[in-house]
Amino acid sequence: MIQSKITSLSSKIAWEQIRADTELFDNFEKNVLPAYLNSCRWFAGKARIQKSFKVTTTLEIPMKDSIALLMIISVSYEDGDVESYLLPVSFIDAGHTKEITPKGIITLAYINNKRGIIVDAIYDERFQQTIFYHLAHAENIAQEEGRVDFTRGKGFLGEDINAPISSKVLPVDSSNSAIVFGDKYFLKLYRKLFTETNPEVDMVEFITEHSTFAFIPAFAGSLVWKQEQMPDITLGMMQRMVENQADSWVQTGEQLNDFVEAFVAKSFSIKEEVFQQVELLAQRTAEMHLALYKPEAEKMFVPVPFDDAYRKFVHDRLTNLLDKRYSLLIDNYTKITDVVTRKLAWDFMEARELIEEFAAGILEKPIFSQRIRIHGDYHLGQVLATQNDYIIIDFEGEPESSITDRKIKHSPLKDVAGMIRSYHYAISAKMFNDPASAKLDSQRIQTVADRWYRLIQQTFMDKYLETFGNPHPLFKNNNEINFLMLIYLLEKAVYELGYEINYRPDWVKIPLKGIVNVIREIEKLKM
Ligand SMILES: Nc1ncnc2c1ncn2[C@@H]1O[C@H](COP(=O)(O)OP(=O)(O)O)[C@@H](O)[C@H]1O
Ligand SMILES: O=P(O)(O)O[C@H]1O[C@H](CO)[C@@H](O[C@H]2O[C@H](CO)[C@@H](O)[C@H](O)[C@H]2O)[C@H](O)[C@H]1O
Repeated sequence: MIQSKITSLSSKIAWEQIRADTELFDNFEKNVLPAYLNSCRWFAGKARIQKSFKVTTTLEIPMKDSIALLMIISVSYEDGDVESYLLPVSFIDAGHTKEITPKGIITLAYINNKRGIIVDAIYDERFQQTIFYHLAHAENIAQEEGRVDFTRGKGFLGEDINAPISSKVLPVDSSNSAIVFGDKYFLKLYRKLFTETNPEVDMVEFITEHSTFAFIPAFAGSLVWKQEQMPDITLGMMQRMVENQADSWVQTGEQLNDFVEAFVAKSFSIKEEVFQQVELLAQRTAEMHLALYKPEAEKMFVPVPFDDAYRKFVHDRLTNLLDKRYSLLIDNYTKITDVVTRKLAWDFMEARELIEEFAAGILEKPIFSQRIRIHGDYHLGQVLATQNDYIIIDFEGEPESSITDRKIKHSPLKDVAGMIRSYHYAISAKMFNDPASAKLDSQRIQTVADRWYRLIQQTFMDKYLETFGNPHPLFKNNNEINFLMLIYLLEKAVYELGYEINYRPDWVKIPLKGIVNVIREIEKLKM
């Protein structure tokens, strides 16, 4: 890993003209950026061999008495891959550095005889206010190349255009950064950038502007770097801020505490309220898909058939994923000490031929259901639980997929499978990791966990399909529904197996059990 050698920069040039100081930039790239980026939660390249960090673009954002620079940093890796990250920076002179959180400090600096710090500008209140002002006024800022375009969406209230508003960085560490304005607006600044419109903006804008579905935070604006003859680069998106208790993963976990307690006392009890909440989430999920199903929409959103290109895409993805996961599992097999997990791993390995034969079905089976744009990374953690309802967030798509792949249309059953897998995770994590159930017989725990999961799965599926009414062009018949659910459940669980081996080895059993559940279903189909 590249290490920082200095933590201070100096320049004889004023901050407003700092772009002219090539020596300072050189120093910044070599000696400051590597250490700083590696300290950031949102930088995804920490585990890779990094070759170089280059500031490829600096967009100027004038602020009160100063400027901020939106830097686009290109990170090159040993394997030849290159990624781009957004780092907004500003200079704060020594007298005003108190409010900046230590993790926002990039380096000390001595600029044009002024001592101070260069910071991640999201922590600089002047920057926060400037960005809000431009979003509120839907203004553009001309750049040497192109312009930064600020747009305002339906979710922006007219009364806020000139009103003063407080601003702060939301203290959640995730893949992007968020600034909240007056508890009314949530601005996500994307860190990893793509030379294409971020799918989240397409999705949130489409749902807000073309439907009455109210269970996503309404689109309130975006900031985009636009250049002639070049694809747009989305830098950020603003939505309405949602008051919420927790996400649904936390909510489900809390409900499961009661379930585990009852189980320990030798009773099987799921409260009626839990079924009602699962039904409500299923209904909101179906309504989200109905909002995305618009036969009259333009190309980006119009429903399309299961054509050969898509069938091949699904098949290639699944078989590539299987190849990678089988090798990963073999490499890590000896690290699995739990007997039950080992047995599940064996069941998966022995079923390779059966799985591949089943996966090939996607290439030739008659499928008349249609495909649409979907959420793409749907799980309990992507749903905020409000007082009595649910709000769906984070439409960026699956982090492992390319931006082009994230815009591919799928059967909405792929989202349904994501949520069903998530319920399986919730019960498994609770039953197998909870100290209360740890003392009990593991076979019994498995049986009870399976029963909970089947009941919840059935409740979700019934309510989801009922909301569409039968038949619907997205779901032609039960055969197609059952087949596609198995394909998507398999794909998701195989994907998760890699995620858990890499990040949470103690949880490997959960996706393995998910895979084996699908294998058992495939076996039944063959009987
Ligand atoms: N509109 C919103 N209102 C309130 N909180 C939100 C909103 N959108 C996201 N959040 C909070 O921010 C967290 C991160 O949001 P998410 O969209 O998942 O970002 P990331 O792309 O960084 O993963 C969520 O888990 C949630 O707690
Ligand atoms: O960070 P993301 O939300 O984009 O998704 C990644 O991390 C998730 C874990 O936080 C992981 O989700 C898996 O674990 C969840 C419980 O922690 C569970 O609800 C999901 O169903 C399960 O897939 C996700 O796979 C990964 O891409």
